[in-house]
This record gives sequence, structure tokens and C-alpha cells, in this order.
Amino acid sequence: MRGLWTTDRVRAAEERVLARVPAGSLMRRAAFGVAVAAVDLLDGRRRVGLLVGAGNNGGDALWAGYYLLRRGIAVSAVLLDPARAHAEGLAAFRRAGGRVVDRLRDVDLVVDGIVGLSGRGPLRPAAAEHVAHLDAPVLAVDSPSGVDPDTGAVDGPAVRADVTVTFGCLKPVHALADCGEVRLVDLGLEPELGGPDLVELDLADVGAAWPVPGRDDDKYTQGVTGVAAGSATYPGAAVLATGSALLATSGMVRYAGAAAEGVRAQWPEAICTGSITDAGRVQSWVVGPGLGTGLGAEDVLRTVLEAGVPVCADADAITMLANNPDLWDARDPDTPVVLTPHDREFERLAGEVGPDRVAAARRAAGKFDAVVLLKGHATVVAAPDGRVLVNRARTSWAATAGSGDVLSGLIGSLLAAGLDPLLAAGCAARVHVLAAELAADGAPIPASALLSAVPDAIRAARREAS
Ligand SMILES: NC(=O)C1=CN([C@@H]2O[C@H](COP(=O)(O)OP(=O)(O)OC[C@H]3O[C@@H](n4cnc5c(N)ncnc54)[C@H](OP(=O)(O)O)[C@@H]3O)[C@@H](O)[C@H]2O)[C@@H](O)CC1
Ligand SMILES: Nc1ncnc2c1ncn2[C@@H]1O[C@H](COP(=O)(O)OP(=O)(O)O)[C@@H](O)[C@H]1O
Ligand SMILES: [K+]
Repeated sequence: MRGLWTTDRVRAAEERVLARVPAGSLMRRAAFGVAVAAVDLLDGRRRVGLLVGAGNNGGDALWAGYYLLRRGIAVSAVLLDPARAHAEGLAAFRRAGGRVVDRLRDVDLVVDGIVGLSGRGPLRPAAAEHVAHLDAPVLAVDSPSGVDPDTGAVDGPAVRADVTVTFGCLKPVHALADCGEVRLVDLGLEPELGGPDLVELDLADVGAAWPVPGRDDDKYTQGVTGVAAGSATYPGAAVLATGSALLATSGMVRYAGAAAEGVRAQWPEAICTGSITDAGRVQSWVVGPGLGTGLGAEDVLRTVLEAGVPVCADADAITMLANNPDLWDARDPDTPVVLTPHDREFERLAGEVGPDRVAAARRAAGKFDAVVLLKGHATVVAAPDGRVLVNRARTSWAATAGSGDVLSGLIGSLLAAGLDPLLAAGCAARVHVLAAELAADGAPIPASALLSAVPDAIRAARREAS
């Protein structure tokens, strides 16, 4: 489990540490870490260019330049705002033989010290101009400049980093945006930070939490998942959601709906019925994928919300809740609900997502007293109590029709097994991403292939945990 802290929390912790350590020592430690990473990336090559902004991020870069110069590496620096360049860092850089230049030329590595924790908005034109012409690998100091450190939002020119060296702790940008490989330099900040603002689950956490049958378990004790999905028009969604529930845990899966025949043909082990009213007892419901939004579908959603078991509401269920908020009245207030919108569904339900996806998911989770899993390359899962899990995909192969149906089945099965709804959604998202990666292995895949890779992904997670 990796914690991530927002910049205001980092600053507060830094202030407390700075009060008891010699001035400049934190910056030099940070810069030394940058220099070590730079040497590693240079792999024997010897020319480094620094892009130096107006604040301490630029100071880090200049001090890193100083350490590199002392190792015999040639370092040149562009000062984007010469009058405000970090004075001690610049003096040390010059003393060690560093050259200040107008433009970086013929370098093997670029160190991005344009802006860090105080960065807001895209790169300003002068900085953007330098970044646009880079052709060497980039090491970002603390965070890639132009990417918002608290939200990961990119709204214009930004640095694309191959490696990011950050200090003290991870910040939201490191989980929400592409920072290349992220390396953390210890500054002794940890004891001053308090609980994290966001958490990223490791595969081992997921493996440890994933339910597996014990000695005394049978098909009922592990939780029965109910799937109310699909329609005559969209039977595929039912097949995928039921299948993923079946592959995720060894408990029973019941399917209720108009796609019963198709589901039965594909999954003989699923207990299928044409109507929700005679579905039998379940410990969770997945509702929505391919269900439609007509009156019959509304009745299904109402029945599921009234059932008093945890519900994963996806796709058409979200649209129905957005169009007809009275449907919420059917829900017993103690029933946990996990909503899994993509951006357009989110907008229907709770307004525009905006650049701060974590804030948006938190807002909706509070509003609906539900866990909200906001889909995307970085998936954000927010609980009504403010806890947030983030899960960034390393590839985008999951961006294929039907892959959301697989995700909802995974969540439903974990809810049936009794996992905390936030953890259920977070674990499902992690396994979903891994299944997509394993299935794709470099080539596009349909959602059914992603589904087939779910057992391999769970196996990999459980191996990490053992
Ligand atoms: N605190 C500590 O103990 C330690 C801190 N450390 C380091 O300090 C860094 C934070 O430094 P910081 O607070 O001085 O600001 P920083 O991020 O360098 O920004 C500088 C100025 O840039 C400008 N600017 C803003 N947006 C911009 C944009 N889009 N494009 C271009 N320019 C933009 C804006 O200036 P403005 O022109 O708006 O006045 C802003 O004030 C932190 O990330 C870490 O690297 C480490 O040494 C470890 C110890
Ligand atoms: N660019 C992307 N990178 C990684 N994963 C993505 C990307 N775009 C979408 N996904 C994932 O793919 C799934 C798509 O779900 P959804 O939009 O509901 O599709 P569908 O309704 O067709 O099943 C989600 O889990 C989402 O997080
Ligand atoms: K930077």
C-alpha cells in the first residue's frame, strides 16, 4: 500500500522538519538523490542539461548539477527567470564549473527543474518553448512540470518524464499522471505527514484481500453474487458480467434477466432465471450493464436497491439514477452501493468531472453516500467518508467495449464475499487492469479476452501476497 499526500500536507510536514535541520540540508539531500538517478540514467554518457525555474525546484536542479559536475559530468543550465534563480544553488553550480546557456544543445539527459510543488497550470510559453525542442530523455525533479501536482491534470504544454525523482513522499500526481518511473528520496518526512490523502493498493494488498475458499466453505458461505444485467438487445453485457463474477470467487452466481438463455449457454454453472422476482437469495447485486433504461429496467433497479444487500450499480443503472433520482428512495440507508461511472455517466449523475478527478469522485461519494469508482486511465475510488484509492493503468488496453461489464462483475463478487465496498472496488480495479495487460500482451483484445485473463491476474496478485 502506498500513500500519497497533497502539496499542502507536504509543505506543512516539510516546515516541521525544516525547523530542526540545518538550512539547505533538505534541498541538498533531494538534489543528491536527483544526481544519483541522473548518473544511473546516463549509463556512462556525460552531458546533462538543466531547465531551471524560479523556485526551489530549480534550486534542486542546480544543486544536482553541482553534484554531477563534481563527478566530472558536463552540465549546462537554462535559467528561465535568471533574476529569481535559486541563489545558493546557482553559486554552487557556477563554482563547480557549470555553464549557463540560452538553449540546451547536445545533451544526453535533461533535468526538469522548471516547477514542482508550486506549479499550477500548463507550462508558460518560455518554458514550453524549451521543452518542445527536447530530444534527450527527461528526469523530472519532484514532478513533471506543467502537470498539476495535486490533480495530475494536464491542460496544455507539459514535460513528459522518463523518470521522476520525488522527495519525502509521493504526491497525487505520481499516481494520477504519467511520471515515467517514480523514485522516492527519503527526507525524514514520514513521521510528520499523518495519514495519506490517497492510497494506491499494491498487487500484494489485493492478493491478500482476495477471497478464497477455506476448509469449511461451501458454495453459499463465500457469498452468492446476483447479476441483473443484459437485455434482449444487449445479452453480451450479461455474459461478461456474470462470467467475471464466476471467475472472481468460487461462490455461486445467479443471473436474472432477459439474457438468461445466452448466459446459460456460455456459463452452465450460473443459476439463471428470466426474472428478478424469482432469482433467489444473493449477498450482492450487480445491476445495470446492458439492462436498458425503460420501466422494466427501473423496476429491476428498485428491486435490487430494496434487497438490503450491497449493490454495484453500473452503466444503465447509473443513467436511471441520474434521470430519476427518486429511485434512490428504494435503497435501505444501510445498504452499501458502489457506483462505477465513466466520465459521461458521472456527468449525468453529478455534474462535470473537471480537472480534479479525486475531488469529483469524493464529492459524488458524499452526495450519494456511496463508493464512487470513476473510470479512466487512472481510476479513482472514493468512499463517502473521504477515503480514496487510486489505480493507474500502465497500458490502455482495457479501453474496449464491454470491459466495464467485466469490472462490475468483479466488484459484485467481492461485495458478495463481504469485502469493505471501497476495498472491493479498489481490488477489482487493480485486477481488471492487470487482466487487461496480461491478455493484451502488446496487441488489442476484446473484453472477452480480458475476462479470460482474470484468473491469471488473481493468481499473480495472490503470488505477490504469499
Ligand atoms: N520545501 C522544502 O523543504 C523542499 C522543497 N524542495 C523542492 O522545492 C519545490 C517547491 O519549490 P517552490 O515552492 O519554491 O516552488 P516551485 O515548484 O519551484 O515553483 C517555482 C515558481 O514557478 C512558477 N510557476 C508556477 N507554475 C508554473 C508553470 N506552470 N510554468 C512555469 N512556471 C510556473 C511560480 O512562480 P511565479 O512566476 O508564479 O511567481 C512558482 O512560484 C519542490 O517541488 C521540490 O522540488 C526540495 O528541495 C526538498 C525540500
Ligand atoms: N485509456 C484507458 N486506459 C486504461 N483503462 C481504460 C482507459 N479507458 C477506459 N479504461 C477502462 O476500461 C473500462 C471501460 O468501462 P466502460 O466505459 O464502462 O466500458 P463498457 O461500458 O463498454 O463496458 C473501465 O474499467 C476503464 O477504467
Ligand atoms: K519539475
